[in-house]
Amino acid sequence: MQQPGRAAEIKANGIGKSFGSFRALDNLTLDIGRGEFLTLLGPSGSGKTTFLMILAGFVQPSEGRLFSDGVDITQRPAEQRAAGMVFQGYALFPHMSVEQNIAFPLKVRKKTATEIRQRVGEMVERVGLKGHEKKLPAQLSGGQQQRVALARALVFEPGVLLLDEPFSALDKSLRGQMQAEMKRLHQETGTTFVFVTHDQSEALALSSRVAIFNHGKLLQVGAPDEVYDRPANRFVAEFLGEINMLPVKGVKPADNGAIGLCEDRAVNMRCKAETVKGDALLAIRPEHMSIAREAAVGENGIAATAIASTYLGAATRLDLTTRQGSKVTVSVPNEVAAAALSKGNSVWLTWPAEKGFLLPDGGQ
Ligand SMILES: Nc1ncnc2c1ncn2[C@@H]1O[C@H](COP(=O)(O)OP(=O)(O)OP(=O)(O)O)[C@@H](O)[C@H]1O
Repeated sequence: MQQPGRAAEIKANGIGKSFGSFRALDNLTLDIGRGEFLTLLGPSGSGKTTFLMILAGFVQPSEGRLFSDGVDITQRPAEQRAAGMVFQGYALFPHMSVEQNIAFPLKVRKKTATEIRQRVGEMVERVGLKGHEKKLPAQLSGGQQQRVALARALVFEPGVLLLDEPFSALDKSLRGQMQAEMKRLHQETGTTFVFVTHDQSEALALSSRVAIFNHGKLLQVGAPDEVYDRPANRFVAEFLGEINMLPVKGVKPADNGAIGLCEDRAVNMRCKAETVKGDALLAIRPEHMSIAREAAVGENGIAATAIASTYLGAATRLDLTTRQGSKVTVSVPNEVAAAALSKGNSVWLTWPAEKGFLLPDGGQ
């Protein structure tokens, strides 16, 4: 997106995209920091690829402006943006060897033969393909082909690398390996990475920040622990992993958050100031709740009945129902689950105040 070797800083300002009467992206404003690893996360059809295509210059936005290092590039054609790209189905050249594929972007840029040889050699080593230089793509495994695609996208030192579900066709263990590889390449090159996925664990594991999309809208952007522990709304909370939702009444601001009544007991919770009012939902992840004999005065806790357990190996998933009929799931040590089910099934559920987060009731 700018001169080689320097990570780009991108600003999207009020970007919208309509296909006929269909709104694929709506009023998207997002800053992507220099050298950051930003993941665009959302369900199928939420607008992630459309935004990536707008960043690449393959799709023109219907509204809004796009800036790279402060320069308006909204109208700039794709070939002048020079973003590195690893897309689904953005295939290698089948008739070219590994080294010819990697050399291609440098040839297009009319680099000297000496420079090309040196840069291709470095890239081949960096992505672990030494010894495979003369092979054609058809002679490589799926993981090796993706390594060539990464090398080809990074060899000309683009300011930004755009990746659209590059590992979705790989099996689980190879996918894990490629994710680790991509993280290392990001650290080594210092380039800005914009990565699209609909896999929340992949997004949380890889990114410096995650941007969550639904129905063409950007719902929240933040560090992985921020979006996971303090989701802006119900959609984000549920999309990022299993979460318990309990109704709370009479919510009022309190020190460090809010206080309200959950199952007729006072509970403390974290919240955004604007969500403090009346009735709402308290969200708590299963791994943050514990089983106790009773809840101490001033401690967050509600009574519940254990109904069923599922052995997961390292832990047990316990399903419970509260007195007022909410369903709750917790992840607890195996022996705790067995004890909860054997003791007439009546237990207390407790959790630290900072792990309970208030959501506006209903969510999006
Ligand atoms: N060229 C087009 N013409 C019409 N509609 C389109 C076009 N491109 C995308 N869309 C629509 O825009 C919406 C967003 O698509 P997009 O590919 O950005 O979603 P996505 O979040 O990347 O989904 P996926 O994870 O399935 O790739 C979809 O409903 C899609 O059908």
